[in-house]
Amino acid sequence: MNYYSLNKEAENTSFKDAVIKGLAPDKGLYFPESITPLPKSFFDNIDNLSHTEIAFEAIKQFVSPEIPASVLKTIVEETLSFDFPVVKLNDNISTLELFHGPTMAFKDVGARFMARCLGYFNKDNTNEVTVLVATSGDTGGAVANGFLGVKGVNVVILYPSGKVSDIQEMQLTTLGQNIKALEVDGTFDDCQAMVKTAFLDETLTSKMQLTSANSINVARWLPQLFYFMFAYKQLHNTHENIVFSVPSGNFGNVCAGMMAQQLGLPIKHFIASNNENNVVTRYLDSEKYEPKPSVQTISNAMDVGAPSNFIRIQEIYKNNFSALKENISSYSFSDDETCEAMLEIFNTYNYVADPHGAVGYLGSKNYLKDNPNAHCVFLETAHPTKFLDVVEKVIKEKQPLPEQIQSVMGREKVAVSIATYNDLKDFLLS
Ligand SMILES: Cc1ncc(COP(=O)(O)O)c(C=O)c1O
Ligand SMILES: N[C@@H](CCOP(=O)(O)O)C(=O)O
Repeated sequence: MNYYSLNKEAENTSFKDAVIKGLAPDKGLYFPESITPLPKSFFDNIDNLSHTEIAFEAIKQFVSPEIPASVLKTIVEETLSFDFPVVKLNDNISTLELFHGPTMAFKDVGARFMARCLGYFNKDNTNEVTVLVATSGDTGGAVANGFLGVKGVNVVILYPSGKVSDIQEMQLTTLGQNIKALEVDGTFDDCQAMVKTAFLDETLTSKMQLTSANSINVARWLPQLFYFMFAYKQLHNTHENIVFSVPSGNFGNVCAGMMAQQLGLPIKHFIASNNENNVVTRYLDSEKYEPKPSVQTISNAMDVGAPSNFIRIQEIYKNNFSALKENISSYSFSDDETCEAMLEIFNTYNYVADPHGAVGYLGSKNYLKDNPNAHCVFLETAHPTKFLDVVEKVIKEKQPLPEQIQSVMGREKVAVSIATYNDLKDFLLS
């Protein structure tokens, strides 16, 4: 598959090149040249397919011919070595748990898939790559874990100081080896802007091959479309009108869901559920796209003021506002509402949701008011214990720590503090 830049000022390029570059030379995000829907028989037969088989069929057109089928099979098998259960809360609401991977965040799938693709492209160990990542909490840990020890790959993670949870910080600052953490005096948007600037800085790019492991990178972004298929497989025999409520920040996940829909997955509607960082909610209300500096919330991984992937969503809908509005609704919720939702989910369903999932639950409830025949699936994008302080304070109950979380507790944090783009540059050149 070839990819084009959404800024339309760079040459089209192969999957391999798009993965190695991350961002196109004109600073645009890459997008596949074509999307061929899967045959109806694929969806009719989905009950008989394993996760690996579903993922292989769904992703193969986007990565071939650079990744041969036999290699792709191994990559998806290794990537998806954990479960993706749907838990039903009531007749109209279920949750899709995306936190059973090594860092207990949905980012594990994309990070592991991309690490393996880069590992394959660098199998002869000829081209050292530096992976730059901006994180508002979860991407950093997932990338650190997914890329740990991958030969020829150095990872540099930028995170906003004081704006990620303690466990998230441990996950991204304690692994050592080829993983380095930079603690930025600023917001996630500052981190993301620094990373994008670095890609265009010839004084850096002439000396090192830089790429991104944010959802900017097609190998990080596209595998997220698997989740929607896994949920469909678990629900389609018992529920019609499946609607996904996606807690959204950088909008990679909901956009990946739209790619699954483009492949033919029968999804009725999407809900982009936001915290108070609500540029898309405001856009859908007003048709004016006005990014604002991000504000800090308890669903910190969604504290994004200028979502990278919104431009991909616009591309899917060919910039047609009415078509977009037909297919997606968006609502925004305060921290108080999020805490009330966490408590309601706990008291009513005896289920512990994390703050991001709780925002997704609220989105589902809002949508159901006008669409009582829908079945809403909100994505539980991270395990509640990653936000231990908030969760235990709200539900007033101690939570057992899963093994994945225990394994990083008490490790020594190693991070370099930076404040400006020049600090990042000096670090990369040192
Ligand atoms: C726990 C959690 N929920 C939701 C999101 C938002 O996802 P996206 O950036 O793909 O919109 C993120 C970060 O991306 C996250 O880490
Ligand atoms: N919420 C993310 C922000 C970056 O999103 P990405 O999907 O573009 O990597 C995080 O947790 O870091």
